[in-house]
Amino acid sequence: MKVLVAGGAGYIGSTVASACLDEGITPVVVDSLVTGRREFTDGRDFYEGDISDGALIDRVFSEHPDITTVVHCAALIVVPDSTADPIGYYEANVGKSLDFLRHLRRNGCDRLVFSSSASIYRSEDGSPVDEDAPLGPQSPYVRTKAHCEGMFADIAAAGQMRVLSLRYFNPIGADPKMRTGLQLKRPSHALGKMISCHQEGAAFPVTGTDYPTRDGSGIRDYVHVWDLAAAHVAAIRRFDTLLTEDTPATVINLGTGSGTTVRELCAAFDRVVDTPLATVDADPRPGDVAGAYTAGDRAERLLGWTPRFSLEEGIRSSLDWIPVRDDMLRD
Ligand SMILES: O=c1ccn([C@@H]2O[C@H](COP(=O)(O)OP(=O)(O)O[C@H]3O[C@H](CO)[C@H](O)[C@H](O)[C@H]3O)[C@@H](O)[C@H]2O)c(=O)[nH]1
Repeated sequence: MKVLVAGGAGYIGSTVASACLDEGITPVVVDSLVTGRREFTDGRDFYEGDISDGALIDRVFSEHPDITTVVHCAALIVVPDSTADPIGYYEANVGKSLDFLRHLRRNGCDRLVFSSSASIYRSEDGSPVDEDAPLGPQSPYVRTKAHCEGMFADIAAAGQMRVLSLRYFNPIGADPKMRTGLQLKRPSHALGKMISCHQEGAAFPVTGTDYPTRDGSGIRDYVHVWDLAAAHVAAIRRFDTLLTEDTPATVINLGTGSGTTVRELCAAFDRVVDTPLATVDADPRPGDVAGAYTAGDRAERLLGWTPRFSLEEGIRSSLDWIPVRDDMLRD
């Protein structure tokens, strides 16, 4: 079986491609390399270019007519950048996704697995959320994900595509074989900041200490990226059972079901490293929310998927990835 992984040189897409390879599914990668890394495509079928480039997508399908399914992870994902450049974000994430769907349809492909984000939930009070929880995207970036989900559902309802949107909670860790991982050198997300603060001997700022959570810090659902990748493999394998004429579009949360506050994440980090991480209380980030974690059993029911890795294993994996990343990616 062959799948097209759009954005397959990025963090999630490259890990999904690795998991596919390990499961006997051949990934064909399309990536513009705007944020993705060529190194993550080594030894894989790779086409450099844009998902909106019709001639490129036509070429991919003519050279790989046996592609059955598309995993669409191609997107810009930086929240503050999306606030500074909403036009660029809507163009890249929504406009180009629409073009991409047109190209897929022209090439007879109607199976789409879409990378969505659990940050589209309202998540104001730190409660668990299932797939029916109210949405309330807080930034242009997250709104692009919500718009894509809506757009794809409309197209699916017209019988022109079948779409499974996977709403990721907060991915951590790397491919256990260390082929790929987070490409950013200075990530701004919580675990990334913890690792850089720990390396530099600086205090980690706990941004927001007055949220309605058990200890006042923000709550999230940290899920190992290798578990996420396994969920994609299950989605690819079960696609035709899940997405039918009667149910042409659906959404599934991908999280562990365990909420972890920032202070709990710090404590887990300390269990993994030798010297404890210093922390300092800080103001909340602009537009930040208390957060959420997944509820319900839809992923298990529909995909037969449950996450296997613990929080500590995810932290350990992220730490192990740093020297590999520095060696593999020189900038
Ligand atoms: O230096 C930091 C960084 C973060 N946090 C806190 O850690 C929690 C998690 O923050 P992250 O930035 O790691 O995660 P978010 O869920 O806020 O957002 C990230 O994960 C989302 C996935 O759901 C989207 O991908 C989004 O683009 C990305 O920024 C929040 O309470 C935040 O306030 C700190 O205390 N200190």
